[in-house]
Amino acid sequence: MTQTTRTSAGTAPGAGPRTLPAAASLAELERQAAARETRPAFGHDALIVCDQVVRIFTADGVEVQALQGLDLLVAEGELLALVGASGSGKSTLLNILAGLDVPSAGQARVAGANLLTMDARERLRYRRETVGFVWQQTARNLLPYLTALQNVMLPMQLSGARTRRRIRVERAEALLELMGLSDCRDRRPTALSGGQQQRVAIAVALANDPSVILADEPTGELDSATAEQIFAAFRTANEHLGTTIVIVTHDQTVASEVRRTVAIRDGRTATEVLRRTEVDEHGRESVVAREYSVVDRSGRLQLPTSYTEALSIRHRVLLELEQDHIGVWPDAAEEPPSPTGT
Ligand SMILES: Nc1ncnc2c1ncn2[C@@H]1O[C@H](COP(=O)(O)OP(=O)(O)OP(=O)(O)O)[C@@H](O)[C@H]1O
Repeated sequence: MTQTTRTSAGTAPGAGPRTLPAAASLAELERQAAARETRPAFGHDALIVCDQVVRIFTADGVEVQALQGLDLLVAEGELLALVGASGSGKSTLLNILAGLDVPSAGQARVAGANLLTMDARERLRYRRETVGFVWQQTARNLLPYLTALQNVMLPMQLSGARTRRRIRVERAEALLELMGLSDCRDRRPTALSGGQQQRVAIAVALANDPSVILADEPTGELDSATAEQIFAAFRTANEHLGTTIVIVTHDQTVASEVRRTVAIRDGRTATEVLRRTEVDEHGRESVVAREYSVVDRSGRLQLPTSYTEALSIRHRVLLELEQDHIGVWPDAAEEPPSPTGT
């Protein structure tokens, strides 16, 4: 028989003062404290860790909470898209991960670098060596008076690693070849199409072999066929070099281009779409996409607006714990709002 416990959201079933068994209490408390101390930190094995990140802006005396306790873990080698409506906080998060901005509270780490406590020198090094960028505006990615090859070599020259010129040329050529642009090596950006310019920009971002590439609307100025080529170029970089890639985009169709798409809503991660290859009983492979709601570390869950609207859920829901799932019901006792507001 199924064990069912009905409770309103936020209230533990049978909540009230709990007493510990007297004899075991001290030993049990010590055991729990020891277990907490040895428990690995949140996201200890992730490459990108955002732990309850808050970013508050103040403009004309008004506070805007652009990020409201955002949690995000990205494993090494992932290719991930961040989507969300305008104003949801995507660019704010990307600027923090890029080392261009600092959170107001929370924790943010990328490849071991603590983004809150880095000093100016560490920040410069982080931006030169740990992360690579691809921006929407091609003019921001490439210097117009340098050829494609020279653009890709520039970050290596600036890194201060004193690599020999021949090695730099070879690496830049290899990256242009990986992007399918060998025949463009001696052309300046004005002699390249928008899509070719963005692929050179990906090669530039890869020049110093960063741990992560951050891309902000990299297909925003391109038509959909060219945008597909750019996503394919990111996939190539991800698969051949193992570089972790985070792409911020408005484009909801990106979900069909990457394995994991994280949606941000009101400054928090809200849902994720995961694409997996599944094999049926006849051995046939198919790619299946499933949407999940994110549960944060405090157990908070954002219900999709379309669901809450469909069931007129406003303030409260009833939760029902079953053996393998939780049921969520609208509170039938909740009065609909009076049209006069009285
Ligand atoms: N420098 C700033 N000063 C004040 N408010 C800011 C600043 N930067 C962002 N905001 C506010 O923070 C919120 C999140 O902005 P953000 O640019 O991160 O959203 P976004 O999801 O990237 O939007 P878009 O897709 O339109 O670029 C918005 O309400 C925005 O107005």
